[in-house]
Amino acid sequence: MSREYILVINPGSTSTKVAIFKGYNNMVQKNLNHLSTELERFSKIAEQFSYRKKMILEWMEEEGFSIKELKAVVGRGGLLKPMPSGTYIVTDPMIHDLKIGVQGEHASNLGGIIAKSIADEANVKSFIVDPVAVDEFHEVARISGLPDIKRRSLLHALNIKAVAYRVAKEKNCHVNDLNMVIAHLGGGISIVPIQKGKMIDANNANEMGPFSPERSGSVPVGDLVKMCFSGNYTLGEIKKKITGKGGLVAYLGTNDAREVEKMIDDGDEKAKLVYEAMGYQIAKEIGAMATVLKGEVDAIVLTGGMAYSKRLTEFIKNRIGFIAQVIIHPGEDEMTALNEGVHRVLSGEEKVKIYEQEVK
Ligand SMILES: Nc1ncnc2c1ncn2[C@@H]1O[C@H](COP(=O)(O)OP(=O)(O)OP(=O)(O)O)[C@@H](O)[C@H]1O
Ligand SMILES: CCCC(=O)O
Repeated sequence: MSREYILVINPGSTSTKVAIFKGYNNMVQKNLNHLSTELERFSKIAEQFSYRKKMILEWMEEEGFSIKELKAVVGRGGLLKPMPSGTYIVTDPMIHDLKIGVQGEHASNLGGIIAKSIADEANVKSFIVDPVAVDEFHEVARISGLPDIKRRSLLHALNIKAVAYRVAKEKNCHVNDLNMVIAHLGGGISIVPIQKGKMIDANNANEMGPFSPERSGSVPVGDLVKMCFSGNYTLGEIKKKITGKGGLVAYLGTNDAREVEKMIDDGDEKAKLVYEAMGYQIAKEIGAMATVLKGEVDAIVLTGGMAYSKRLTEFIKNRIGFIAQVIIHPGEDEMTALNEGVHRVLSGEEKVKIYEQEVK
């Protein structure tokens, strides 16, 4: 049996996306959905390992693929220690940090754990590519204003890096030859200045920057502190207000930008104001990140699900078009990005990284 397939595993909070690639061709892909009642049984993300792995193996069998045909397995990497961008081979120290959630709990922590387990059975290598913990910050970007609180690099690194590579290809140059601001406009929003291939700052989609479909972004800090000490909320409830139930959800009761646009079309003035406020905050953050690059910006790229919206992208373009060319790369294709990351190291285009050698 020849080994020609790459299994790609991308665990999210409510589903595990799986795909099998042959070369650059996506042969088959599926969202394995997890009912909240199923996931409630587990108190920690790492405990979902056997449950999700079993579903993946059953799916492979249904699709007629054997693990003996795998050439490699790649998973989305999680909240590891701050690390340089790249494709990493999954090692035991990495598995340890994914299991304990060294920077926190995130469904993507399971990506490397499941990838290694299946790869070990198949006797092949496993990888992760550009996890959310990729950290290429300039030192100056780490300073927050309070010595005991650091600005941290947590961002949609996988899609942003993949888009940066694609734009460079389209422009017929190397990613290291370009300065860009890339705005990932998804359920969360990451706005990132890229200087010669490095993501040197970011808003941290969970804590700062523009509000998004379901996250609050930066809010007036004094009022937030008062809310925390009001006695009306638990820590969990406050966290949920910031990520999950903030942004469009808090104002309009939906995290679906398409629904909001429908509300606007039906004449809802509040929906219009809130949606424009989101566009306004996105544009303002892009402007701020352009200053990080001292205005030397070759392109501004809008990506993620909301980049499909002509209304939103036009609104943003009107405010930032004076800075640089605006390119739209709607949606995200993390499965392709994971597969491409493996190909870059298998072909020798890029050197594979080893986690324990790269992190402090
Ligand atoms: N055609 C469209 N027009 C407007 N908004 C859209 C369109 N398609 C998707 N969206 C919006 O994009 C958002 C989701 O984006 P995306 O799928 O990139 O997010 P996600 O993968 O759930 O989260 P994240 O990007 O934070 O990982 C939703 O608000 C969705 O309504
Ligand atoms: C922390 C940003 C990445 C994500 O929301 O998945």
